[in-house]
Amino acid sequence: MNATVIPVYVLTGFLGSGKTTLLNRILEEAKARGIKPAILLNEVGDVNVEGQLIEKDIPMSEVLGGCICCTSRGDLGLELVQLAQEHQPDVIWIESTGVAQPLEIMDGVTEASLYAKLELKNVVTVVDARHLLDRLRIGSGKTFKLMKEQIQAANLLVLNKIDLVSEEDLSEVHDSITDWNPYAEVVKTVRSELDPAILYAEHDKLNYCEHSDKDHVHDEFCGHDHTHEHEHEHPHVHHSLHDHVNVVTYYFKGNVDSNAFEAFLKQLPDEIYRAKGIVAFQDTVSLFLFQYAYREIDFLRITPQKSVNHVAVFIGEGFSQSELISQLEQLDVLA
Ligand SMILES: Nc1nc2c(ncn2[C@@H]2O[C@H](COP(=O)(O)OP(=O)(O)OP(=O)(O)O)[C@@H](O)[C@H]2O)c(=O)[nH]1
Repeated sequence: MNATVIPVYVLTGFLGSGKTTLLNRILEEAKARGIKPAILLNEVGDVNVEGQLIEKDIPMSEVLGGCICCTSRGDLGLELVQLAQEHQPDVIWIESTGVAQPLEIMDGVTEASLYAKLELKNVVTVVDARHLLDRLRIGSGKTFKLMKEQIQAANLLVLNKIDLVSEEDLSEVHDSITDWNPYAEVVKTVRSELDPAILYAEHDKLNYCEHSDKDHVHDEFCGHDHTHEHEHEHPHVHHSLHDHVNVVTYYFKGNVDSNAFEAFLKQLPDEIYRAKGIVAFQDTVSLFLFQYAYREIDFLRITPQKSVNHVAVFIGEGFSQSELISQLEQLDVLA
């Protein structure tokens, strides 16, 4: 049995804040240093869009179809123990869904450390500066509360997307996050670019309280409710509700027109704040990874090493799922 304790790092932050962008940098840097990482990815939808593009030689485990923090906490522990025992990595990174409550994930890690030699090191929360600024201006709501919780749970804060805010606004956001969490170090980034040493450095204590699933005592850092409902209605579309969040996963049957697809993304209602997927266009042979995060759209040409699903995931609150699906069906043309 491997006697070395495997350090575990948690990557959290609201939907679209830049976690995967950071994870890709972490993996590149680990490769350059000859370190063997393993990763555990969690998605609210029943498909892991970016997970399909991770290099084959990196041990990876997925917890899908829910948030590891509530539906599958047991799965998280099990997956962690398996990753540790089967691959004996030098380090494990967990990327949680953007709607995860990090304290529950931290619980899952500590639970797993009873069965494998694991140690939770840092909780890194990536913050979308512009999105948080907008939420600060509104000053309430469940998304705002969740963002605050994720910030409070971290001992390292990556204040990302600073290219999208003015200096004055950045300092407002910075003041708020340091006010909510005075213990965490803050790094300001564009596209999550930072010195990786900071990720592995020892930071201040984790704002962590041990609690049982149902009747834990809430304290300053632990003020979240656990009302989760789940729906399963449509045969090929998965809906789940994490607190206030709706997810629609749509599997394309054919190809779409690229211009029409871009126009479709541009007119998405404000209630949809995150979408991503892999799509085949009628007018090109390449596949594209598309990203829609807080009104910004990105397309990236991809050449996957293995066969991937052509799929789109939409995450938001209070939008019409049937309308969205019917728009997608109209775009989705059989070859
Ligand atoms: N302008 C700008 N865009 C960024 C920055 N960082 C990331 N992005 C873009 O934001 C989008 C979302 O980034 P991801 O890294 O996928 O975000 P995420 O937190 O993993 O998203 P979820 O997995 O849905 O929670 C992508 O299109 C990125 O290219 C940044 O600093 N500035």
